[in-house]
Amino acid sequence: MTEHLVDPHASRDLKAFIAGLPKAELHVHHVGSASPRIVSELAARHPDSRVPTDPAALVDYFTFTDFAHFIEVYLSVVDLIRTPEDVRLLTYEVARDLARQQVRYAELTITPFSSTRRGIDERAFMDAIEDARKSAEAEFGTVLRWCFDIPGEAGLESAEETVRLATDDRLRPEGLVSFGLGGPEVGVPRPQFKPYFDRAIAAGLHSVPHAGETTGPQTVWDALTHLRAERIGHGTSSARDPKLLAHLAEHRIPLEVCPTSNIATRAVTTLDEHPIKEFVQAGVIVTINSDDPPMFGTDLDNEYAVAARLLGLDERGLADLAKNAVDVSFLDPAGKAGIKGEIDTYTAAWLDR
Ligand SMILES: Nc1ncnc2c1ncn2[C@@H]1O[C@H](CCC(=O)c2cccc(C(=O)O)c2)[C@@H](O)[C@H]1O
Ligand SMILES: [Zn+2]
Repeated sequence: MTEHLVDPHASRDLKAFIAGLPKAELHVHHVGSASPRIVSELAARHPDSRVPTDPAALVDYFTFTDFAHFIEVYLSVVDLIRTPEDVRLLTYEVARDLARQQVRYAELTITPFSSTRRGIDERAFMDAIEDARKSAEAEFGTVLRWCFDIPGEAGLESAEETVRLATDDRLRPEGLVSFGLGGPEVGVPRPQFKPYFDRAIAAGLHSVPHAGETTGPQTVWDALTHLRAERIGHGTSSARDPKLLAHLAEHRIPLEVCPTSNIATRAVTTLDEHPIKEFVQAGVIVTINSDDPPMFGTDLDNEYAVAARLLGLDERGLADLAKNAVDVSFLDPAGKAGIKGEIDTYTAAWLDR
């Protein structure tokens, strides 16, 4: 793993606290969460792939020069997912990794277009992710829900396919709760996707597009006004527009912050320059997420350690961050109350020890 994984500034105790803290993760990608072991196993199955089969060589392979390079590497991993069994295995193993970090609930972003266009049967794809979701809940106790996202650079054809898969009652998976928009933002204006988000929202899905990751505040405004975003993926450039920060705070629209991702994709230069502190000072709700953890040499626990350092948090502050994510998730109220109760019980016991 790379230098990102261990945050040298986090005290040993806080890291121990984080490791046991029940968490929810709202911004984490399906393929992007494939562990080095899974990726190398799949690469070995497909010798034609340029993805290294050696986990150690993957570390260099997962070092990106810019966002476009990240997308290029990301798609080479997408190419490894070729059968419904690959999909099931990947999903189940991602759930195992989440459970290891005490993640009780996760909204996993899946890009079905990228798999169906590569020949995976759509019905078999849905069955594979649902099978893994039910197994993970039964065996790990981790509740998974799905966000289907449009790979924006693939254009309106991918938007049409994604919203069809998300709203056709014969295909739509039981675990689907939200609808997103990912991929490069440069040259991919958000307003064109309004008709597709309107259809997804009309079908009862929540809107959670990426915006402001590699482009300016206007992309976040567009996601809010045209796509009716309930949460914003990253929203990093919002810090450049005080009116936008005030709007996000006033209307309680959370930012799904992924600190190390922003460094690894060069969206932000250094962690110390990350705008998360400005978000909190402006009263914006922030949640902490890992985005594509193995590709960014991190995991959710490390992202909480990074947040503790950047925001100067103690155990209670970290527990509040974890409860933020539960509060703004799309889990049912009883499920939310259960996880928040676990967080409070754990934190109280930790502080009384
Ligand atoms: N930090 C991130 N920021 C943004 N997105 C992120 C991030 N992490 C992961 N993703 C995922 O990357 C994919 C990108 C896929 C893509 O761009 C593309 C372009 C052209 C064709 C095709 C295809 O499949 O034919 C796909 C998205 O689906 C998204 O879910
Ligand atoms: Zn993302």
